[in-house]
Amino acid sequence: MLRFYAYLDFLALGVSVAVIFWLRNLRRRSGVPPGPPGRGLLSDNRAELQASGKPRWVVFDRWAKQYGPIFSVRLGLRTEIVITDTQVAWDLLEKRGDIYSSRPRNIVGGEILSKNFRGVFAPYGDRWRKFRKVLNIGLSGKQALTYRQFQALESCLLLEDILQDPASFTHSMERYSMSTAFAVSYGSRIRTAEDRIVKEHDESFAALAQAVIPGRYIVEHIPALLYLPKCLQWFRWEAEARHEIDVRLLSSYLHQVRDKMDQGSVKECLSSRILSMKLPAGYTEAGVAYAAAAPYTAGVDTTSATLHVFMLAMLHYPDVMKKAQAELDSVVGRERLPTFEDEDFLPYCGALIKEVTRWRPIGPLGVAHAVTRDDYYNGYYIPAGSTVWGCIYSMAKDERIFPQAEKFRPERFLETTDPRLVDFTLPFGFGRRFCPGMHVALQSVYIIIVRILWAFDVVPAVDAAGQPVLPDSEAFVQKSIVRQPAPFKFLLTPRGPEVAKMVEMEASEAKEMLKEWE
Ligand code: HEM
Repeated sequence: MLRFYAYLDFLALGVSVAVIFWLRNLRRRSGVPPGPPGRGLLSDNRAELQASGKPRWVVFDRWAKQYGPIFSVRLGLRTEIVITDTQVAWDLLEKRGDIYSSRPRNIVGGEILSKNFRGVFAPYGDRWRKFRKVLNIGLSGKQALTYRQFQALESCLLLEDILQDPASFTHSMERYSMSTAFAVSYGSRIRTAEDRIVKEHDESFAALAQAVIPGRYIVEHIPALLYLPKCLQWFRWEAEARHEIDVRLLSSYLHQVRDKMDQGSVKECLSSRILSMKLPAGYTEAGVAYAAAAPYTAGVDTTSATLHVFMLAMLHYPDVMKKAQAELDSVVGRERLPTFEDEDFLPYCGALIKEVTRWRPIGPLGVAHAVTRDDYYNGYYIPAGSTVWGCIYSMAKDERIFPQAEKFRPERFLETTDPRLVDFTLPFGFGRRFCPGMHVALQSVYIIIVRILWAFDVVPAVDAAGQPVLPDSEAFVQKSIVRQPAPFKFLLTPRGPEVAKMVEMEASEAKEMLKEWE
C-alpha cells in the first residue's frame, strides 16, 4: 500500500512538472511574433521542418510569406525568432546590438570543448570582446592589405593547377583557402592538402562539428545535468579530452611563430601581431591560441564555397562573363595578369563579385544570434534567451531591394545610390558579430575571380551526345554552417595563346617568392 502511495506521489510530481512547463511555455508564447502552430504539448515545429525535406532557410522563407518578416518557431523547449527583412534586422541586430549580440548556449561544443575561447560560439561578454579586439589587430581593413602579396602569389599557383587540370578546381581552391588562412594566422603556407597541419585541423574541426550538432547531447536540453558530479557527466569526457589536444596543438603553432620572431624570420601575420602587443588584461595563452586560429576555422569553407558559386554563375550567365572580360581586356590588356592595383578601375568586376555573394549566399542563415534581455518590437514580445536568426537567404532575394532577384545581374549594384547596395555587406552578417574576416575574404575572392576571368572562359561540360550540361544552380551541399554548390563539372578554355605562357611564368616566379612563407 505504501508503495502505491509512493507511485501516486511520483505521478503527481511528474504531472505538476509537465503542467508548469506547459503554462510557462504558454506564457512565453503569448505575445511573441506569430508563427506556424506546430505539434504536441510544446507546439513543436521540428516535425514540419524535417518533413519538408528542404533546408531550414527555404522553409523559413515560405513561412515569412505567411507570418510576416519576423516570426517565431518552436524547436523543442526553445523559442527561436526568424527575421527575413533587412529593416527588421537593422532595427534589432544592429541598433539594439547591446542585447542582440550573443550566441545561443552551446554547452558541449562552446563551453566544454572550447571553454568559450572559440569566439564564433562565445556568448556576448568580456571574453568575446577581448577575442574581437585581438582579431582586429590582424584582420582590420588596413591590416588585411598586408596579406595581398601572399594572396596574389598563391593565386598564380591556383591558375597553374587549373590550367593543367580544370577538374582539380575544387581541390586547388580548398588548398588555396587553407594556405591563405594559415598564412594569415601564422605566417606560413600550406603546400599540399596532404600536409600534416591539414590533417590536424580536420580532426579538430570534425570533433567540433560533431559537438555542435543540435540535439546530439541531452545536456543541451537539460542543463541541470551540469550539477552532477563532474566524474558522472559522461557528455564531458570526450569533449574535455579534445580540448586538451586542441590547446596543445594551437599553442604549438603559436610557439613556432614566437621562435621565428626570436630569429627575426617571421612573416607578418595575426599571431606575430598579437604576440608583439600588450594583451587585454586577463587574456590567457589559450585565449590567444584560439583567437589566432579563427581564420582557419571560419575562413576556409567560406572562401572556397564563394568561388564555387562564382563558377556556377559564369556557367549560367555567359554574357556577364563576357562583359567582365571586356572590362579586364580594356583596363589590364593581354600582356599581364590583373593585380590588386587595378581594382578601382574595374567597377563591373567589383559589381560581379557583390552579385556572387548575393545571388546564392553561402551562409544562408548566417550564424544564430541570441538576445540577452526580454525585448519588445512592434508590439511583439521577444523573450530573453531566444535564438534570433537573420535569414540572409530571404533578405538577399527581397524583390523591393533586388528586382528580378533570381537573375544574376551585377548591373544592379552600378545603377543605384541605395546605400544598402553601394556598401553591400549583407552576406557577412549583422551588428557587433559582423564577420571580422570580410576584408581578407574579399581580397581572395577578388584576385581569384579577376585572374580566372582574364585567363579562361568558363564553359559547360558536354554529355555523351556532345550537348552542354548546365548544373542545377539550386543544388547545394551543407558543410557546417556553410553551403557549397553540389559537385558539378565545367571546362576552362584558355582565352588566347598567351595564357599558358603567362600563367606558367607567373607561377614559377610565385613558387620562388613563396619560399619566404615555408
Ligand atoms: C566570403 C567569405 C565569408 C563569408 C560570406 C562570411 C560570413 C560570415 C557570417 C555571416 C558570419 C556571422 C555574422 C553574424 O553573427 O551576424 C561570420 C562570422 C565570422 N567570420 Fe566570416 N565569412 C567569410 C569569411 C571569413 C574569413 C576569411 C574569416 C577569417 C579570416 C572569417 C572570420 C569570421 C569569424 C571569426 C566570425 C565570428 C565573429 C563573431 O562571432 O564575433 N570569415 N562570417
